[in-house]
Amino acid sequence: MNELVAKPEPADVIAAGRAEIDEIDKQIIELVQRRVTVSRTIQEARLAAGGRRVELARENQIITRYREGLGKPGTSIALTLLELCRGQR
Ligand SMILES: O=C(O)C(=O)C[C@]1(C(=O)O)C=C[C@@H](O)C=C1
Repeated sequence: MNELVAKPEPADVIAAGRAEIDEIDKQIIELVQRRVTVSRTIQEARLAAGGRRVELARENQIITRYREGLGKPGTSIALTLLELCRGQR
């Protein structure tokens, strides 16, 4: 029975996978842009209230979340996201 089922061509598998990755990357970029906007709103509110732009305890929670979710490279992703959201320390 299985020999009656056509095996997809590798080129088709690659093209379909790449189309899906392109869509995923588009969504990730949109989510990162949304995160930057929300983060800056929080920072501006804190600055306006006399606080500081950076809150290290909160950043550590976020770094831990990414490391637990994605393993060691998650730390780099979290640091890159935080850099995008609040500029370099
Ligand atoms: O959660 C906050 O208080 C924020 O300001 C947001 C955010 C973030 O982008 O996650 C940005 C800067 C702070 O140092 C901590 C976290």
